[in-house]
Amino acid sequence: MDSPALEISQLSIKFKSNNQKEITAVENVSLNINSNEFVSIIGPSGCGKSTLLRAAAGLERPQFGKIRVDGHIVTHPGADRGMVFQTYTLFPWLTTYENILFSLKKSPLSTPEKEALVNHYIQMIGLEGFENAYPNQLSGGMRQRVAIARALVYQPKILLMDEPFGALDAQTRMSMQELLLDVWDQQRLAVLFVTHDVEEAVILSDRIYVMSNRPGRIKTMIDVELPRPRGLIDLESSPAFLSYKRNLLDLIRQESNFYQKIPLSEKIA
Ligand SMILES: Nc1ncnc2c1ncn2[C@@H]1O[C@H](COP(=O)(O)OP(=O)(O)OP(=O)(O)O)[C@@H](O)[C@H]1O
Repeated sequence: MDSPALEISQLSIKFKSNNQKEITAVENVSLNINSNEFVSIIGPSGCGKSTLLRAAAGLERPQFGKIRVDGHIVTHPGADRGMVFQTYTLFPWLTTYENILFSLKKSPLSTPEKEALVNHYIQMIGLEGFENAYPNQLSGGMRQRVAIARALVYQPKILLMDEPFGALDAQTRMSMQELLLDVWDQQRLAVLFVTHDVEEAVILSDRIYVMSNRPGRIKTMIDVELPRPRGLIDLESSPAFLSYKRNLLDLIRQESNFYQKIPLSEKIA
């Protein structure tokens, strides 16, 4: 049988706080993502979502447990994983085209092959005409499109996304979700997506892992059995969508400090 694209087993990560107290950010987390799956992680603020994603990227070293990509143990960042963060991480002195091309710096491809790939991704993210624009000439949504193209251009096996649309307004966020669904439909690579936003998780995912309050453990896993392709406007008013949303909101509220005894779904009903 093929290995999962990403396999996280019994992962625990601890930090030392400023006053030298030990903080367990992630505790005994295990999850697998198959090569064409879209998986999200949600949970209360500070529960260790970003830490888990950074560990998958090879940016955090676990005290316990293993992370494997295609069966190989992760020890540092690598070209098999693309990363998109919430804050804009483009080089301000490079244009759209140059920012994307920069990702191929270490690639053995020829210059014409690299140029063809960059042009392909510029078209995929809908930024034709903005090839020569600098990041400060682009809107927030456009910058995140460039960040997505930059992560995809070296054709990673997994895309790791940490609240990539968290800083965008509602309208732009929705069009970015549609764009990401289109891109994912064309690429069908594994995606691990961290979000605070329950609706966003349901819209995008095949599966959602809900994390507990710190120390972050996997509280539960939910399969999202909504048909694809997903048209956002119809989807968001469908009874199945609303039922996933209520269930997830209840699960997260149980973990938050503001938990009240009456389940949220009863209040909405
Ligand atoms: N480098 C670090 N040093 C010390 N503590 C850290 C470090 N990185 C994260 N933490 C702590 O680990 C815990 C988990 O942080 P993390 O950023 O992973 O949570 P999160 O779920 O992504 O939060 P949010 O949803 O608010 O972004 C927090 O208590 C945080 O303060």
